[in-house]
Amino acid sequence: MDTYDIFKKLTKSLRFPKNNRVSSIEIKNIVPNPEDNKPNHVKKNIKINHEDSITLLRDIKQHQQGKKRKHSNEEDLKQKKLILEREEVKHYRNANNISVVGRRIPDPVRSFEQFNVDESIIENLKKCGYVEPTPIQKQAVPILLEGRQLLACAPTGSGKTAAFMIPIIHHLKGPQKQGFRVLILCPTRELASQTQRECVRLSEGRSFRIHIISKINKALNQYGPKSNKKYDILITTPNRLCYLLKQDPPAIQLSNIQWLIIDEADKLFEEGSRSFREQLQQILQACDNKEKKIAMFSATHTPVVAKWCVRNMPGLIRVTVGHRNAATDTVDQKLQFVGSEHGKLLALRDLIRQGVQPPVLIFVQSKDRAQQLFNELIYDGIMVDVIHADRTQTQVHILKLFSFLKNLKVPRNRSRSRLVRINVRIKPQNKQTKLTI
Ligand SMILES: Nc1ncnc2c1ncn2[C@@H]1O[C@H](COP(=O)(O)OP(=O)(O)OP(=O)(O)O)[C@@H](O)[C@H]1O
Repeated sequence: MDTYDIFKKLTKSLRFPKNNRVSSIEIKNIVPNPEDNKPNHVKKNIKINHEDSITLLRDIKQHQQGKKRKHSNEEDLKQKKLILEREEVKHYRNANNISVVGRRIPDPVRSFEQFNVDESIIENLKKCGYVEPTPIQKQAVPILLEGRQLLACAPTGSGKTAAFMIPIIHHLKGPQKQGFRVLILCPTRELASQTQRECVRLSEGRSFRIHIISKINKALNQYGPKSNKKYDILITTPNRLCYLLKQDPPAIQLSNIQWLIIDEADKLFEEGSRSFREQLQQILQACDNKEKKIAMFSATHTPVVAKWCVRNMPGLIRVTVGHRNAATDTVDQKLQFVGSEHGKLLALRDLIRQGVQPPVLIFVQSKDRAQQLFNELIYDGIMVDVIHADRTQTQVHILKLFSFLKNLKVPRNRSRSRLVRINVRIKPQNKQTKLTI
């Protein structure tokens, strides 16, 4: 059988159009193509370009596929890395009992160094004896450092003051002659003084002018229009500030406020006669800098505060540490049912008889109740003192002086135990407090 016969047999029943014959060269160059193994419905869409050699085409195709695969591998890797990082952050937040709500939330940090703030701030933190940030500081500080608005809820004693002080000190950098740039609102004078002390400690070496409105008459002249704006930070209660704002012309200028911090926000938003909501509105109007940022801190979560924040703070981030409205787990708690009103006093006497370790702090509902309990305990011969609004500031300052002397480790004498108790009343969060009732 010659070549012609073989060709004939192979092409039996096939027709070749006269003007479009496949050249022998093309047939020679055909190499097995993986596409040939595909089912017919896939093959249908494949167009062979007769002008190029098929071998060449496959080479090019393979090369392009390699490039694409390499690119998509890189993308995959990037994506996987991102997912892994997100998972790590989630895990870290869970481990620290931090929950967050909001968009593009900065990651929490692991150490003070990761705050990326000036070295002097870190040194001051270490001087205070702080070794690592508390959970609220880990999450709130990066948020405020990015200039985001924040509603933070963390248990009492969890370090909220430093959580807003660190970013503020970082943002302000140093003193300037612009008037107040930061306003910190606290519900009580005691809290304002406490915040001022923390602010002074953490900003050591920066010479900020940190003011607290103590005497209204002095304040009327001090911050008025004639003042030379040599102020940086104002820490106050809303009532005093509103009094100054109501003067004609206003006795204080707040138009340069860049940061408004509302500490113990839940207290300021309380319903009824103790509510500061109206004053807050007045203060907000006075802080008319469009660029100002607001940050709210509180120990309990209240819907009224959350609603206000959502309405008034664009781009808000919410951070909660621990379970909502739960106490810090660093405090042992015991709930005792005492039956009647009279049962409270009996239970307290019982507790004292069993032997309590001073200092002890007792909170009551009103100043009358405080005075009544004071009288009862004095009658029992217990060394006790009382602080309430009817006591003059002089009395309170004497108590503070005692507290200061005690911290100086004055020679021990008979009155020492009294000093210890006084100290506790002045600063409830003090670590020396052994029992709070
Ligand atoms: N990182 C830290 N490490 C150790 N102690 C800290 C740290 N940050 C703050 N503290 C200390 O913890 C105590 C409580 O802090 P702070 O008063 O700021 O708590 P708080 O959450 O504001 O409480 P409150 O809700 O009662 O105002 C203070 O004595 C403070 O000095």
